[in-house]
Amino acid sequence: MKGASEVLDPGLAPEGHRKIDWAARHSPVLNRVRDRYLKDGTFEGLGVGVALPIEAKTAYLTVVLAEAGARVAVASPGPFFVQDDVAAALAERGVAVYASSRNPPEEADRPLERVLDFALDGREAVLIDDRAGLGRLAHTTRRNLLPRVRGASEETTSGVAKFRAMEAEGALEFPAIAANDARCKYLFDNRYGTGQSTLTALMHSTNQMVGGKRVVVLGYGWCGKGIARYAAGLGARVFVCEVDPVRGLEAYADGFDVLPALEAAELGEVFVTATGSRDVLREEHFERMRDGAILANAGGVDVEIDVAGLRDASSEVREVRRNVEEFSVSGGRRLYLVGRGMVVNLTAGDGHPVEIMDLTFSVQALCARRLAREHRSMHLGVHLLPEEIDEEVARIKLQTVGMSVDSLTPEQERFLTTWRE
Ligand SMILES: NC(=O)c1ccc[n+]([C@@H]2O[C@H](COP(=O)([O-])OP(=O)(O)OC[C@H]3O[C@@H](n4cnc5c(N)ncnc54)[C@H](O)[C@@H]3O)[C@@H](O)[C@H]2O)c1
Ligand SMILES: N[C@@H](CCSC[C@H]1O[C@@H](n2cnc3c(=O)[nH]cnc32)[C@H](O)[C@@H]1O)C(=O)O
Repeated sequence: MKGASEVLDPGLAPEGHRKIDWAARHSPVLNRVRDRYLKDGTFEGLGVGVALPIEAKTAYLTVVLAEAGARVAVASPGPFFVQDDVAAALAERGVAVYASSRNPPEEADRPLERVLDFALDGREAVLIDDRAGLGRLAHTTRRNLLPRVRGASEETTSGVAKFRAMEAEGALEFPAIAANDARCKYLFDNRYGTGQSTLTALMHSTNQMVGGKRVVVLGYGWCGKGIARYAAGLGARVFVCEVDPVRGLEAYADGFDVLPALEAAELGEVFVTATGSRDVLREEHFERMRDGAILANAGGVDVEIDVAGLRDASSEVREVRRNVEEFSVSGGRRLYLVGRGMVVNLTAGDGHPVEIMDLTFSVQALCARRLAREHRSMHLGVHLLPEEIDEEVARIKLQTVGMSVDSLTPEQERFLTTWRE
């Protein structure tokens, strides 16, 4: 939607179109979901407000929703997650885009407010959210639009936690679906998507080898498991830091050494945080790190590594390669931060593989459809995607790769659900 959009340079559109076409070509699940479920008029004239990193797979999701009849507006949760060529192309494909990589980071709410203004302009809308950014603004600076929000579907682990916090306070005024908590999301996106794309971003940004390196993974949730697995697969010696003893035990059973972060700080050569928490790597860790240590964050918040503290502790900071900053710290040591301490696979990479986002965005499209159709019967809280919808996405994906699963026989069903036998 050219007139409504605000992008950096419309002239970049041709390259953006090529990227979106590639994503479309490799999104068989979303294409089947579109053909099977999205053409039933649910989205006709409905607003859809989207906050997601602006790259080709996101773009394709919004195009599919626009083609289903929705009035779609999209912005990025921040300027570091914007590919300007994709934003320019998207604006030519019937979507209102408020995204530029040059937008001031401290004004990140403004484009999100524009999304709400556009999507809810005289109509009802559903939201597809990232870290509850649109949800927060709909409850604060855009409260006037709140009654027209049918609900929000949340993409990230961190955002689901925020919607749950709103629910616990009794502050949530529309139903939310934890899209992140669908099995077809976190089992693949958080684990394999983050695993592959984090390692890709590190290798591409540093041009260094992974094999033989001592890689410390902080947080052994779904993302941490994926990162550890991909690093180990490339030959790294993997160490895990956790605060949950069960998750720590899982890492041990998976074959990794588990130890406190202060000890790991002394031996690691590469550190990757994936906790969703703050200050996981901070001054006391930086002080112990070896010269040349590489630091990156794959978690969904940008304070997992205390970058401000690292900056304060440094006599000099300079960019030594694209997306790699060198911090000169005490003892003549140099620490290297990849991707500014933000989600490294997006700030220093192309995000998750297209097949992964095909699954995630199929889940998102079906969450949005459910909110659009069922919002009146849903309580003002956080909901899970019904199991049968999750299973349908998996079934479609298996079909696209020529595979399938069995069904229980009636005897097996009975055996599993009765206790007298
Ligand atoms: N990079 C990506 O593309 C991507 C993809 C999905 C999710 N995420 C984000 O990554 C983060 C993690 O997501 P997840 O799904 O793995 O969550 P999760 O809840 O499954 O795992 C987080 C783990 O971190 C551990 N942890 C918390 N604080 C810690 C600390 N101080 N030290 C060590 N471990 C600690 C927790 O015990 C838990 O096991 C979230 O912020 C999420 O939004 C990023
Ligand atoms: N935008 C957040 C960080 C989001 S973290 C992670 C989320 O990004 C999503 N993600 C990862 N790769 C891609 C991609 O290529 N396109 C769109 N979303 C992605 C992924 O599903 C995950 O839940 C911030 O403000 O810091």
